Amino acid sequence: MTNQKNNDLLLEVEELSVAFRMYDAAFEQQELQVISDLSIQVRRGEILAIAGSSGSGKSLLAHAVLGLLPENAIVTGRMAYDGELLTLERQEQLRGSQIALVPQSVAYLDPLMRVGEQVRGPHGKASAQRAAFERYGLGPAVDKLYPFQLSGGMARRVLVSTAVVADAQLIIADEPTPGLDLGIALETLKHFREFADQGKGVVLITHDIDLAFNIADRIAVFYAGTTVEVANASDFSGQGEALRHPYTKALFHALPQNGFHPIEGFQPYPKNLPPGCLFGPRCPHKGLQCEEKVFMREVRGGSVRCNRGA
Ligand SMILES: Nc1ncnc2c1ncn2[C@@H]1O[C@H](COP(=O)(O)OP(=O)(O)OP(=O)(O)O)[C@@H](O)[C@H]1O
Ligand code: NI
Repeated sequence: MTNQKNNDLLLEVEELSVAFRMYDAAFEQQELQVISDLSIQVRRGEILAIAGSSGSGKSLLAHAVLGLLPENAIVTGRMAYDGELLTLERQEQLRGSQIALVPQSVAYLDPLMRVGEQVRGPHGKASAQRAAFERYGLGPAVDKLYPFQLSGGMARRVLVSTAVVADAQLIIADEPTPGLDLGIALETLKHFREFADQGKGVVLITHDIDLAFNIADRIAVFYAGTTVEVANASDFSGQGEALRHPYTKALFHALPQNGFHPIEGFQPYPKNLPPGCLFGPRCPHKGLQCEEKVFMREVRGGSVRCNRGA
């Protein structure tokens, strides 16, 4: 991270690690490493997708940026928003105004507040709220409902509206489309695209790599709590020859349109991380040097955490 303000960069996350302080059955304190040396950047005007399987740390990254991690989290590394260090105090100021979260779970809505009021926010943006609800097919009657009265798809549309109404510079959308019908899902993604085209930033978290490379500008691929590759969306084409990491290539080849070749093995659990390369145990190219820590490096306009020539 430089001291000079780079106006293009909206969000910088550098070498972020997160561990949870836990107690095991014998009341021994343990540290569970859930994010390791993770770095991403979000530029103005782009959608950065974060793709990775369940448990790869996608939601935790969102919560870390917003300062929403639980008390037992030990966080190291650096994060900056618009060139300024993200301290807890700064996160509190930015949350819901400059940075908006579309949470993965509806549990983030206040159960005791009518949804119209919640989406209007503390500054009572009534016309913006109505416009957003209309855009997402939520009639006027929805304003007066409580969260428990919403169906899954409606609740998700309410969550997306919250981020839109906040008029934030950065939207972090955590799996915003599951449960939406196709029309509304496409409308939501179109809205994110417009948002980015206005010079704002969007982080689109998804386990769906197909969705990621169809809508985003760049894709950060997460594995076991870290980035293994940051690629341009256009790298996901042909036989995947432009991709840099064996895991990203494997994800690409596992898509139905690319032959449905499955990946052998499992992502390691935070309790049982292998030394060195976290993908090592599943990697067909694993060598001795992969037992040591592997750093991200720049390769052909993207970056990769792999020792091979890539
Ligand atoms: N409060 C917590 N205490 C302990 N472990 C946690 C906690 N929250 C998350 N984890 C663990 O951290 C890892 C990453 O979780 P995270 O929710 O970020 O995954 P994700 O990539 O968002 O997955 P999904 O696609 O299922 O939403 C998982 O192994 C999860 O079990
Ligand atoms: Ni998640």
